[in-house]
Amino acid sequence: MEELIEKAYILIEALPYFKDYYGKTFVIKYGGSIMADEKLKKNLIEDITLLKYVGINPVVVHGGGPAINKTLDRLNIKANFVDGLRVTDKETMEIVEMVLSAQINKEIVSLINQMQASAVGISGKDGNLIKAVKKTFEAPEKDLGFVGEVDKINPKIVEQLIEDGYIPVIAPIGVSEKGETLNINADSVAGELAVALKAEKLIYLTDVDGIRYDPEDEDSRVSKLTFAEIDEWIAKKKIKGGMVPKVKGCKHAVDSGVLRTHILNGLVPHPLLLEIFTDQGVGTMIIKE
Ligand SMILES: Nc1ncnc2c1ncn2[C@@H]1O[C@H](COP(=O)(O)OP(=O)(O)O)[C@@H](O)[C@H]1O
Ligand SMILES: CC(=O)N[C@@H](CCC(=O)OP(=O)(O)O)C(=O)O
Repeated sequence: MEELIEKAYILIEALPYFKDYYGKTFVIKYGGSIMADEKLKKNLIEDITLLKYVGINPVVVHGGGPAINKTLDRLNIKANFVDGLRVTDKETMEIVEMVLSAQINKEIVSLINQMQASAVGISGKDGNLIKAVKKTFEAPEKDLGFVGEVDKINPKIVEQLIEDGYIPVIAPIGVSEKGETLNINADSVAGELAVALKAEKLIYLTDVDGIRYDPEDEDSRVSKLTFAEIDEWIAKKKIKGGMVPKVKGCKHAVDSGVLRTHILNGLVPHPLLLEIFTDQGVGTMIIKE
């Protein structure tokens, strides 16, 4: 009996959060680095479905860098990166789009649908969701090809899906003015989308427990980080690689009215529930000051 009552207390602890977040939009970036483990994937899909059933509107933006690398490798095409962004020639772009839009996106959609929620998978091409511009570089050797950055988000399609009760699942692909398909870093898309949707929260799920003072030291996670600290840590290379677009996405979102932004470990079970519905919170929260 005691154990049962304990369960009731756990639910009651979550009550203020259920109330505060009812009807609010949360943008969740699902990183490619945490997609390998099937059990964790299932846990995460359960979390997202639970959010929907308690009245929150989750919007999923997914990555898939490792899966793209795997397919390129199978085709004997070398993956190249400059400053963490994939050099994307025409052939690579076709593979990126295939893996992100056809493979990963639809897998997430079908897992959510198996949980008796309804997900719809789209890319930035659908409903003109992501207008992008080709990234330009000062030096020709840094030309990344079909890599884009978000120029404008037209969130109508996503808002409509939310209104109709669906969980939107978004692949980070945009279209240029000229109609070119562009490969965009998924972290940047998540940040821009959170702003455009006026989301309550932006959450990055990745393969570390949050931001660390020393990326190699597991015990150096900080629970909060300010804008000034972010700038300093990037300059000193304490924040580097794939973490840079995440903290930049958080900064941009907070600056534009998103109330809370978090970086969480997607390699532990149920990180979303722990962060959203418990008093302790996990990971790192980005705050202005
Ligand atoms: N200060 C830092 N704290 C934690 N991780 C960091 C830091 N700086 C860089 N990183 C790196 O960022 C990685 C997460 O980014 P990334 O590999 O792009 O993952 P994802 O596929 O989830 O977007 C971590 O595995 C870690 O190696
Ligand atoms: C331009 C660029 O680098 N795009 C990324 C898009 C996928 C992504 O961002 O995936 P993760 O979140 O798993 O890293 C790529 O091609 O890998």
